[in-house]
Amino acid sequence: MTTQPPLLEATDLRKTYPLPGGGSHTAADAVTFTLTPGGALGIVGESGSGKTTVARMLVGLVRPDHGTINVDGTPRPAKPPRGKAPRLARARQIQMVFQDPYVSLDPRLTAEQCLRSALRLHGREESTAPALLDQVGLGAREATARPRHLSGGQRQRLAIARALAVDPRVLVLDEAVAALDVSIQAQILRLLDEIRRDTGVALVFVSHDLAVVQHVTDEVLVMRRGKVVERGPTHRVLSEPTDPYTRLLLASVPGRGWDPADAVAARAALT
Ligand SMILES: Nc1ncnc2c1ncn2[C@@H]1O[C@H](COP(=O)(O)OP(=O)(O)OP(=O)(O)O)[C@@H](O)[C@H]1O
Repeated sequence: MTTQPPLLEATDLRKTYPLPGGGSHTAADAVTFTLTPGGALGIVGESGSGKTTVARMLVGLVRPDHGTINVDGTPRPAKPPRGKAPRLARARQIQMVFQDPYVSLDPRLTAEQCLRSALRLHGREESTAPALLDQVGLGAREATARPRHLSGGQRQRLAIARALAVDPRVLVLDEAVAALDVSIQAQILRLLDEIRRDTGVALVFVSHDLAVVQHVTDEVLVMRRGKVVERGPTHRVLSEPTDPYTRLLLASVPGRGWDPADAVAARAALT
């Protein structure tokens, strides 16, 4: 059996932020993982566990204090390279979709103009914009709408289409469905699954929501206080967690027979 070489390899990532009153806070420490081409990795943990910091290090919005990120075996430079062509080439490796696409979409551009501009910037055929809109389930009406006239789910579809316009190897989604109604979440999760199947793009899916991660990822990392406390195939980690913190996260998911007191007790038992 041959194993696929990793597409993305993050090794020993660490990020420490200075605190306003002096001192520092280590948001991520010794974070290591790999992602195969077309794979889907979940990064889960509660608020403040360091997930966003890891996602931002991957795309280059935060510079790691330590560690390396390789794409296709080549180190990704910590600083954005000089010159337009290398910068665009770096952007094409990894694209990010944020929780609130409203802030990252240009309010002046219609959905189609937004995609055309991304395609043009990356030297791709602008006439593929309608096909991209179609791929994310946006039609002719949405094509001519500006972000403020789109629903939250439609905006998130547009943000995904804009990221795909670049033809990235990896799509990093940071709480990408957290702000959406549950039924819209399901639509976006299904869309991501289809896109992954159709384009072969690999996903890093950052979420506090285990139920969401369960639907879109093959592997999962559980983070607590900046460190990875458990990792493995998603179905295994969610059905047979070995770390007490993972058990706590699972006990905290409301569902049939859920008792908030159990979640509170599980937290109290955790040091
Ligand atoms: N720019 C920053 N300066 C100082 N501290 C920061 C900064 N960004 C994040 N932190 C701190 O680092 C820790 C991890 O934050 P991070 O946003 O990575 O966690 P998270 O798991 O993504 O949480 P959330 O889901 O709430 O976004 C938190 O304690 C946070 O307060």
